Amino acid sequence: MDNQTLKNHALSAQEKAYAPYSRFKVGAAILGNDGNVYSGCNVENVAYPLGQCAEATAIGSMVNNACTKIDKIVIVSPNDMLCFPCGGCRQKIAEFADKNTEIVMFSQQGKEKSVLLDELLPFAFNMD
Ligand SMILES: O=c1ccn([C@H]2C[C@H](O)[C@@H](CO)O2)c(=O)[nH]1
Ligand SMILES: [Zn+2]
Repeated sequence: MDNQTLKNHALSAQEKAYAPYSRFKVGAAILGNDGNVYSGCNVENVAYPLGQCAEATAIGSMVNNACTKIDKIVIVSPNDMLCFPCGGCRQKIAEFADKNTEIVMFSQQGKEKSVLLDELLPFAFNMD
């Protein structure tokens, strides 16, 4: 599946973002290894640390549909900057991906950058 198609799924999710505190709406879309797309938005909370990133929402949707492998993940920012996954999300992505899994960021103005998980999270923690 091409990046543009995944971006469109991420944009649809972004519209649903619940971000009244930061006003920073993010959308994510995962291509699962079952061929399906799982999207998610950030979900904030008045108790700020309880907010959930868009990537985490998309991962939850994927796992809730019995898919546990990310083939690719796309993240759309709300502005002209690329939105790189936070540290916690890098570890959450690593749980369901491998070193060569592609992570693609888009800005609203169409800026695009693709990196590998190993570039975002080298020396990732794991127990094997
Ligand atoms: O990759 C990211 C970075 C930030 N956020 C959210 C968390 C918070 O709701 C808002 C501002 O940090 O953006 C995401 O969803 N994904
Ligand atoms: Zn995050």
